[in-house]
Amino acid sequence: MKLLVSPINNEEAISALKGGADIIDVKNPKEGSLGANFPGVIKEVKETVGNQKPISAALGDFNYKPGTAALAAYGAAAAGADYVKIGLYDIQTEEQAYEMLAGITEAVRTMDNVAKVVACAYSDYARINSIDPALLPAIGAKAGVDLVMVDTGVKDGRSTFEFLNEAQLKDFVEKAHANGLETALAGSIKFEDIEAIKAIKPDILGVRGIVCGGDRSTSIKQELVEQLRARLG
Ligand SMILES: O=C[C@H](O)COP(=O)(O)O
Repeated sequence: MKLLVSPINNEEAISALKGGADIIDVKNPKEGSLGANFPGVIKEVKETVGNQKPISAALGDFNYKPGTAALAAYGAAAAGADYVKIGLYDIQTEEQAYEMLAGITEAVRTMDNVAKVVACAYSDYARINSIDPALLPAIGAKAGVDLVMVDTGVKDGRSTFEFLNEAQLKDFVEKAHANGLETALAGSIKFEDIEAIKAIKPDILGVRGIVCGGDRSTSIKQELVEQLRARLG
C-alpha cells in the first residue's frame, strides 16, 4: 500500500519525503479538507521532490462548477502535479459528478505531462449533503478518472470509520477495482485503524493529522511518517 502524505509547504514536503511517503500531496487545509494551495507552492515542492516521488495537488472542495474545476486541474498539472485531486463537496447528483470529472479528465489529457485524476467523495457525505461515495466507482470509471478516494469533508477529528464501516469501505475498494480504478482512503486515520485499513486493501492511504501527532493544524513530523510507513509494511 502506498502512503500519501499532505504537506502545506516545502518544509513539510521534505519531512514527508524523508519519512518515506510515496506520494507528496500538496494542499492548503486553511481552505478546507481538500483545500487548494498556490501554484508557486506546487512548483516549489515539485522542484524539491524532482523525480524521486510523484506529487499530487488538491484542487479544492468543489461545488458544481465544471469549468472552474477543469481550469484548476489544468493549472495544477501545469505547475507540476502528477495527480490532481478534486473533492466533490457540494455535489448532489450523479450527473453533476460526471460532468465535473469528465471536464477535468478531458482538460488534463490534452497536456504533455498527463496527470492522473483523483475523484474524492466524503465518508461524512450525509452531514454535508454531498454525493454518496458508493456511487463514485461507476461514475469515475465512466468519466475516465484514474483513482477514486474517500476522505472526510469536515475535519473535526471524526474519522472515516465513524461514518462508513469496514464492509462499506471494502465494497468501495472492490467496486473501484472491478471498474479498473485505483483507490485511496483517508479521513483522520489513526494508528489503531491500521489493521482495518490493511484488511480493506486500498491502493493508497492518505494522511495528515496522524503524522502531525494528532493535530493537523501543526506540522508534519518525519519520524511519524517513518513510523506509519513501517506499520503499513
Ligand atoms: O488526503 C489526505 C488528507 O489530507 C487526510 O488528512 P487527515 O489525515 O488529517 O484527515
